[in-house]
Amino acid sequence: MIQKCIVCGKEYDIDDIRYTCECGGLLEIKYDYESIKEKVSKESLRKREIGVWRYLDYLPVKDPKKIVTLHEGGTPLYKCDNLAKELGLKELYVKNEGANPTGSFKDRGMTMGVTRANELGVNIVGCASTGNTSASLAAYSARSNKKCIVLLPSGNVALGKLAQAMFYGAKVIQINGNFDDALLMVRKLAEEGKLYLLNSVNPFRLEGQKTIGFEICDQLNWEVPDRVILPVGNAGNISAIWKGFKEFKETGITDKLPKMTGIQAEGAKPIVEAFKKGQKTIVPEKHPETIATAIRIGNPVNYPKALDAIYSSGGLAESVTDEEIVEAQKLLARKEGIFVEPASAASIAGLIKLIEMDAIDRDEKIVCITTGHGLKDPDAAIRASERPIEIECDMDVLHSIINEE
Ligand SMILES: Cc1ncc(COP(=O)(O)O)c(C=O)c1O
Ligand SMILES: N[C@@H](CCOP(=O)(O)O)C(=O)O
Repeated sequence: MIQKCIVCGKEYDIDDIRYTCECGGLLEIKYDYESIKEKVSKESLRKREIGVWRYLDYLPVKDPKKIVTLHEGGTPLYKCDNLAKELGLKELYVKNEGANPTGSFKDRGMTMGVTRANELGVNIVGCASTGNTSASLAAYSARSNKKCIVLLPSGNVALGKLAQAMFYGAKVIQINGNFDDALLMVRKLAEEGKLYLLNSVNPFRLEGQKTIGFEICDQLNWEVPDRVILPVGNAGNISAIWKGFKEFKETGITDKLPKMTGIQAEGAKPIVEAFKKGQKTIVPEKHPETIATAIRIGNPVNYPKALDAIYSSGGLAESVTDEEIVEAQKLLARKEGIFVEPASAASIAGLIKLIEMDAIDRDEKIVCITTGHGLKDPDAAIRASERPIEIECDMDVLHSIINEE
């Protein structure tokens, strides 16, 4: 196991605490895939309970006794026939990451990242966050007796997420700036050695998130979908999941790769713009804006990995408006009983837009990833709903109302 720069290839020991290479490139964790291949089979994987730690052989853990877990992963992969029919699709699934312990996919990253912090003997961890990262890190810090510092963009964090970070006991600092500003500040604290950084620039955290790719194949009985669609913010998740699919193929568990399709909000879409111009670098959006606060990010740190995932898989990147996000959020709830936060609904909104554009084939086996639970952002859900009917305690009035169409 080593950390390797994706730009210049320089290698670092896994105990070397650093987040980027000397050249500035992002790091990723590399394994001896031949030895994993010898150790692992479909049958041996199934002997462990489903979830992140089923895939221990693919994770950078030296001492399994140091694992910090709340039983993350093992989230449902729903076959969505109602929605598929509505959209004229052959086979559609939703991988609902809102079913994780703190309600988002971040728990997969944090179980791994905080385990790494444990192995390193680190006692103070921190992050910048649009909400979910902080909620998750706060929970795993509490579970492992660590001090947790989170920087949030003031006024732009959904209520449920803010409540979680505060309640799990993190030191919550709101800054008068956006997520990108907060990330710059917390990265400086990490450089000064004040805390161990657990945003997605940390390659160990992303190793936990790659298990979404493993689990999708596992739940499809080792089949690989034709396409995976997911929302993109800081762009760690799409990069991690792509790495997971590649590693399963490399070690002989699967035999193909899906097309990775990233969806951003119209007001925060630097990766979509780069993709549409065929470029490998982005122009950061200085003033990102969207109702989907989780992906209100203008300068995604993982963009090189994300663009590589999209280009090398033959995937796509598309943007959706806030109206399209809210409509998709309602549609998913009403057709399938799955309540997700606005950012998560971007994957469904993106799917709808790509179908309308004839950019994807209706016969494809498609998995949309919904990344966070709907209760994270109750304000957004209430704003998008009709007001409840209010009446006096009068049976006649009640009868007249329930008889209305
Ligand atoms: C609910 C939700 N969906 C999507 C994203 C975007 O994920 P990523 O930053 O890994 O692209 C985030 C946070 O970043 C999130 O909290
Ligand atoms: N949506 C994220 C933004 C931070 O992304 P990260 O993956 O780098 O931690 C959040 O929930 O804070």
